[in-house]
Amino acid sequence: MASPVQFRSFNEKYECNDDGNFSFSSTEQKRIEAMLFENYNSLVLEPFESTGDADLSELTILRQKHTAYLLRYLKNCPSSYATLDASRSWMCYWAVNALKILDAEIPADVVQNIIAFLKSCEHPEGGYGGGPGQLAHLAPTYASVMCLVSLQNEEALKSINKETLFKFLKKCKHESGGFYMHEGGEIDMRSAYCALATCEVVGLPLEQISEGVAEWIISCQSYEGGFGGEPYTEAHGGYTFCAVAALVLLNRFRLADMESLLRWTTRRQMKYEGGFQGRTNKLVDGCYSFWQGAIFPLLDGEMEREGRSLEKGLFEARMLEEYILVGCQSIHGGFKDKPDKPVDLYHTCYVLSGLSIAQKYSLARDGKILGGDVNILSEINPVFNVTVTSEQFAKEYFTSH
Ligand SMILES: CC(C)=CCC/C(C)=C/CC/C(C)=C/COP(=O)(O)OP(=O)(O)O
Ligand SMILES: [Zn+2]
Repeated sequence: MASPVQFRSFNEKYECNDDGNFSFSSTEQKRIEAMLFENYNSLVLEPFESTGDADLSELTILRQKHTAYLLRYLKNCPSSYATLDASRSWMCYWAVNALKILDAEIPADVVQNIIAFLKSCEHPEGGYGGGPGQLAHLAPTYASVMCLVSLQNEEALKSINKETLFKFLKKCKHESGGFYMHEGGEIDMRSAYCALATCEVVGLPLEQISEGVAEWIISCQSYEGGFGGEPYTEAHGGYTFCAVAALVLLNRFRLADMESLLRWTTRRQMKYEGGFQGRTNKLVDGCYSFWQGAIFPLLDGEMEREGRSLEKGLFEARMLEEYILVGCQSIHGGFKDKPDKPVDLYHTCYVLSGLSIAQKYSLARDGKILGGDVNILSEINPVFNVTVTSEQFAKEYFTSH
């Protein structure tokens, strides 16, 4: 089992690992490994496992800082985010989901503002755009609906026009089995996942938009075992999450080549950093803590449902906790891709989502999580990436509305 102590001896490995290969990626890889090593050294840590209750105070999740950062951005986003004008509904989802995972209170006026803002993004003919008056598109539709679900608030759920939403989802269906991102737009794995997850979370009839989609998804499983965005493209964690979650929603997971999927996914966790890369020979990035990390509970859930035996959680959960708390947390609030990157809402959401998954597996394995019980995050449902309590609240609401 990995511990910070193992990392202390990393310098040796780092030194002897110099094979004279100076490609851009390998230089970057070494630079990041060195940064992480420095971060470890700057923490005065007692061995976590040998003492049981070592002083890991520096690995505490800085909840107040993160909450303040997220609420600040929800209220007043800096001008540097202007390029994300078509992703404003995403920004709401990232911030709200992160706050819910942190179990932070969202002030009533902020909740009201989000509901009103997302209503203004809802297209009169169904679905949501990234901002008011923008084209309806499956990505912001998924983000808006998941944000409203995350809020765990009846008014938020009531604001969703299910009738026009369903019309929009049906309009995006393509004869190949996949979905257009928007009318006449691109067809890729994100749209399949966004359409199915949105449909299911609000209790609309999934079977009416499901024809041929499982087969289309399977046609995107690459020779490596992960899934690409379209048939014959490179396996990538983001698309593989979308594919696996969509197959789970369709109850067609058994169509996938499980062995190569498992081999590909487990090998995306990097041994030095402990975090995941998105694809072969690329750098570790905190957001893949969710995109790759969520594949494990999805696989485990399917294996359990089918009564097939497979060791649960075939990844190093504690190593992932370490990468996140040592490498991705900013002391000023927010999480990042890797130590020398700035924080952003996207990474804050997906790093926390991945950490919540890692904690669940660590707790199951030895009853402990890094930083101690004060660090416990809300559990998420990996199919939708909203908290379990939010998803259950929505499920109950939509059975009668
Ligand atoms: C629900 C939804 C919309 C999901 C999106 C899933 C997702 C994150 C897809 C990733 C797409 C992709 C090829 C990124 C590569 O970026 P890069 O080349 O900058 O990163 P890399 O070097 O880590 O591969
Ligand atoms: Zn990232």
